[in-house]
Amino acid sequence: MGYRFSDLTQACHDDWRAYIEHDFVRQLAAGTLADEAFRHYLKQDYLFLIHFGRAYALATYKSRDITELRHSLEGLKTIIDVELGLHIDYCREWGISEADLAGLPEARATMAYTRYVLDTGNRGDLLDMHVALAPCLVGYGVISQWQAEQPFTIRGDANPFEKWLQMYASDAFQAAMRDEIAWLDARLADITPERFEQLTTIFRDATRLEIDFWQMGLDLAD
Ligand SMILES: Cc1ncc(C[n+]2csc(CCO)c2C)c(N)n1
Repeated sequence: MGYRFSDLTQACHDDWRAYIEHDFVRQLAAGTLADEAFRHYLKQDYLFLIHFGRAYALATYKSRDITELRHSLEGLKTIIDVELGLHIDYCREWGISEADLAGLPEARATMAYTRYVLDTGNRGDLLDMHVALAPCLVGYGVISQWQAEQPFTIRGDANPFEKWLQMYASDAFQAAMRDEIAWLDARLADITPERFEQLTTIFRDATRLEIDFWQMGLDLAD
């Protein structure tokens, strides 16, 4: 008893490191990622964000009190009203039009990951759902911190992916990540070892699906 978020990453240590330190992440930081790989990732990430919005809608539905309801609704509104718009603008900077995005075929890695999260939420409760979303919400913040420590990382105009790096290094994003860890820590504090095992499986599955998402970008996989 008395678990916390870091127990989840420790329980899946190898998968977690493979996600955080993936070649895609390294090449973004070094500025060496192929433009086509980044464009493929951006396009699929648009579809990912749409399903991510649905996941927040499901979390809203699964909320048990007004505090949870407000929290989930806030996330839903941010993703739909703010983040999707920012993503569309960013895609345009990379030569991807809204029409391109509208007609996009969904890659299998996108389908697998997003539907896994939604199924986990449908089957389980709000904690299952947050654990399924943690590799996304917390992982990108940890990735940003890891990139900042690597000698090969290039920041500023010399890196074509500077804007992407900036987004996840920002104080606002890092603070949102800390809030999510605090939310999880509070709820993991009083679960049983059996429940922790269940949640570890969900966290590991979602982490492996994030690895596949990076790999899909590198391989231009459909
Ligand atoms: C495959 C994939 N995984 C995680 C993220 C990061 N992300 C997406 S929505 C969101 C929360 C609101 O900022 C975060 C951190 C991504 N973009 N694509």
